[in-house]
Amino acid sequence: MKLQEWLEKGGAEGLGWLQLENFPDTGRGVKTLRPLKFNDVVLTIPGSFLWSVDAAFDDSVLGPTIRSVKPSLSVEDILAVFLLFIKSRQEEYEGRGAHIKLLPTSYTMSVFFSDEELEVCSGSSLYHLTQQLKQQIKDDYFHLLNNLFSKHPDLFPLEKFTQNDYMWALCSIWSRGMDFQLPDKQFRCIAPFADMLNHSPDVQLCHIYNPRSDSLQVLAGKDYTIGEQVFINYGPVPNNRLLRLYGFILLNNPYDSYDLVLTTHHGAPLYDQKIALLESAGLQVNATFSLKLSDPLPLDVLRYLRIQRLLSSEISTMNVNRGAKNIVCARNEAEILKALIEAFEGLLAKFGTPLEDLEAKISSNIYKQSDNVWAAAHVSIGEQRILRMALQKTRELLALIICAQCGKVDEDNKRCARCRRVVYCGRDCQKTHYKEHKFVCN
Ligand SMILES: C[S@@+](CC[C@H](N)C(=O)[O-])C[C@H]1O[C@@H](n2cnc3c(N)ncnc32)[C@H](O)[C@@H]1O
Repeated sequence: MKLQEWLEKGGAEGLGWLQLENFPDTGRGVKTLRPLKFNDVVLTIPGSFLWSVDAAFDDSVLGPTIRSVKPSLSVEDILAVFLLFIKSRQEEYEGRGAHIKLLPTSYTMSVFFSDEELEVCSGSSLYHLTQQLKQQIKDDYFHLLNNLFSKHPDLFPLEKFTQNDYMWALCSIWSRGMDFQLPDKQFRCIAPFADMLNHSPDVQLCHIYNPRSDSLQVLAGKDYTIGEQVFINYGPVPNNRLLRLYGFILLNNPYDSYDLVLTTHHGAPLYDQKIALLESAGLQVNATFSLKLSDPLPLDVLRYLRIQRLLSSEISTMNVNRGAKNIVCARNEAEILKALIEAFEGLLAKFGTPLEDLEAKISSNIYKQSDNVWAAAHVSIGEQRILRMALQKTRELLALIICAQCGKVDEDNKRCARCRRVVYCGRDCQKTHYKEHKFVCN
């Protein structure tokens, strides 16, 4: 049975106007055979077709076994086992089997990169997270092997449940899974045929799950003409995440970002008071901040550090300083900006291949388009650009706090009246510095 036939028989709508096709830039995707207006319903897939935890539990053969595993399996592992289980018995599950037959047989996520390919982006979050992920996959597979597969060889013949099979299933879930926040739970599923839709950041978010009708719907995220590829928007996914979880990158990805992790050590002075202040400012003690091209130095990073670096005499001022949205004092501000500069310089120094080298290799086609190294290079370029912008912005802010000539930090430092981009502690410093400053002062 063909996938479309199975879905239509069970009440799926919209398939008659949609067709699978190979597109040069994105690979296989879905084209429309009719014009679509923004927000038209393109596709409806009834809930009974979805790959979900409930569907796995409802399977009369698989369900009782995976439900009885203690401690319970993660959502990802249940879905992975479900996919592999149906893959191992395709003849018995005609419909789901037809879907499995259409899934890619191999993937290009960064966990499949060789060490040499990955080395191109060393220093990036992708490099670090990919190494972690490889280890995590190994650990999770052995956990499944010991707690499930080896205990039920009749259900899980080991030759069809290898670590490579498990990786294939995980990559299918990462790249095809859809996540929805329902009133009572987080819901993750793979929707047959809707999972053939490729990603474009240029269309509106347009896939929804309706718990009342228990169906997944895809709406048109923009107007389409006949024959055009229909896209959905996977969300604001930066290239480092795209390559890790979907196996591709977007050129000039508008969602590119760098995740800056800030944390405060238990032994830090005034720890309890600072934690309370962070919480009342809506910030977590172990916080991840997304540095973006559009906002390379978010105010929340400064707010976090302002609170972290407070002296005991300054703590009370925090109650009037709207959760550290404003400068606490020149000392505090200079300290946090200097710390940030050091951190950004340190992060940039960790990149094995500097931005300019990567750009040169891409423009001279040393890295061939769409190769793994080419994709890894783009991720590294994206992250280095953002970090450099963050560094530049931090230096600009520091220049408004410390005297450009002598480095004195003082509340009374005055800005250069002409460019207003540097400050001086007095006339003498301003005069001395003018020899250098005149070239940049506008
Ligand atoms: C949900 S599936 C979409 C269907 C998939 N192309 C297929 O043939 O099965 C997601 C995968 O499609 C590919 N993909 C999606 N959007 C893409 C894009 N804009 N450019 C390149 N590949 C894309 C990636 O391989 C991604 O992991």
